[in-house]
Amino acid sequence: MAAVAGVAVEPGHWIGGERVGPGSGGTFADVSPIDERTVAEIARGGAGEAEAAVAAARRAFPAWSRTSREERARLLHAIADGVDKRVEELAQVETADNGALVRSHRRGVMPRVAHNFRFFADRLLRLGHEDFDTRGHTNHVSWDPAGVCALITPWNAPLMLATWKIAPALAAGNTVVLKPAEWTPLTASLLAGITAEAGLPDGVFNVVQGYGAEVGGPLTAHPDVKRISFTGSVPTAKAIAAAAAPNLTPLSLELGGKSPLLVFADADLDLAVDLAVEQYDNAGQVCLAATRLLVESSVAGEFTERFLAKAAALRQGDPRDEATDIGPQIHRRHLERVDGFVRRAKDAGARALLGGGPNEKLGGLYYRPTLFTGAPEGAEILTEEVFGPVLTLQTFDTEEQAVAMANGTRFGLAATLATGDPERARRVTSRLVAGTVWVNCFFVRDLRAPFGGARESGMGREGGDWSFDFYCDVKNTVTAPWAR
Ligand SMILES: NC(=O)C1=CN([C@@H]2O[C@H](COP(=O)(O)OP(=O)(O)OC[C@H]3O[C@@H](n4cnc5c(N)ncnc54)[C@H](O)[C@@H]3O)[C@@H](O)[C@H]2O)C=CC1
Ligand SMILES: O=C(O)/C=C/C=C(\O)C(=O)O
Repeated sequence: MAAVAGVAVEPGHWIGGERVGPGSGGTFADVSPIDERTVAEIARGGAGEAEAAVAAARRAFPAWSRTSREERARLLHAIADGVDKRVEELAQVETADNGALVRSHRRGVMPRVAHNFRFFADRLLRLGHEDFDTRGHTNHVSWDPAGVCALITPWNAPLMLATWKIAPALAAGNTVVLKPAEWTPLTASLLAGITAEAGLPDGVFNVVQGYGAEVGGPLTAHPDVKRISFTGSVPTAKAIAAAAAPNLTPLSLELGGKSPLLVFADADLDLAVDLAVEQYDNAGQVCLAATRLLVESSVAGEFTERFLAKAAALRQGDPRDEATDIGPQIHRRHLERVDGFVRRAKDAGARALLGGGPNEKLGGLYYRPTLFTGAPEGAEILTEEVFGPVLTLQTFDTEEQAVAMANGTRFGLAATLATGDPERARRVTSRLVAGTVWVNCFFVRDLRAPFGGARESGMGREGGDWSFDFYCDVKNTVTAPWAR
């Protein structure tokens, strides 16, 4: 047992309703981004643990899949209640583990975790189409549980992104093996305890800890896994797709982005600047972040001036401090990756109007919010996901040019538009390649809506009934008239 931020956390796996300690793989150090100190030694799983977790989930599947919708929904509500009771503990532990702001965890992220469970519990009870008739034959559509689901999640919003998958998978009557990111293993372990207290039967929810290739590899290659849902990077998605291919395991992939924020001259510039500065949230470690600021030339000067003034006022520091706006990067390896992008951008001729390096005053893993201008067309900084607090500024003169620039990467996760003209909004949004488009707003999320990415930003959609479509074997039963 480890104590993190004053909270007791089990550092092992959770398999078949039991805590399972390290096996032959030993442990790995879980390091806090706040001070780079080890907060826990975590069980380092491998093929044996993946096998054991899938077997436990497979054993639990028949009973769970036959449990009534009402009972499944009741248990998911009980889990949500357990999350609500522990918001402060979860917030503190998540902040210690991934360095995101405790104020965001308290007020936004952990309530969203509970909402993930409640939303899919309630949605389950309303799931269903009207039967339809074909020459007197009834077509009845049902969503049958698929089996064991392997869920693989990243470190930037660990519990929120994990429960966004766990909740619909369980609601649908499946059993789950979760593999959280190795940089942020702790809240998955706390969630395991919450599910047990809520009364979820043993083996319905399992957690295996460890490195991606070591435990995630065998998990995603396992023939008894019937669905894989993954959020993370494009290279890992390709490895998972290759592992899943021999079994033709259906995949849902939510991947990276290089999303644009288009600012037209007719926009409310204060709003546009607020939207732009918001892109530094979570120290830029947000897949949806609109990291490319595309601004109409006629307002670019004024926009830049106001942006720099507002961004300069952001307070960087300890994420446990309520006054902090920007915390650290997740890990030294990640900071070095971010810094590599920044150095290469400078070498390519881009000019940093803001930031441009680590925060030397704070040291550690703090990276200064950065804005580049003047990057040459096609430069890496304009096309590749940095996943840090690094934005670029480009200008355009026509709507046509703005759309071409917005769509000009291999990604298509999201796009944001600032304009005062509803007609322009309609024209432009219809041409943007993105899974989510926001007009004069950002990160407004409704769980009924589909979520995912176009191009290399993903495959498939989750959210609302799209989640049930993915996590279920959707079946149509056609019955001839009984009375002839
Ligand atoms: N579209 C979306 O909703 C989101 C996408 N992301 C993307 O995630 C990335 C950042 O997360 P990272 O943790 O660095 O991504 P990553 O791809 O390195 O790791 C994600 C997860 O995959 C696991 N993994 C690694 N190799 C594996 C393998 N061979 N088999 C099975 N599992 C394996 C890791 O252990 C981790 O749990 C960014 O590119 C970001 O854009 C992050 C959040 C949301
Ligand atoms: O709201 C969602 O379901 C997904 C959000 C993604 C992030 O929070 C992120 O990448 O940080």
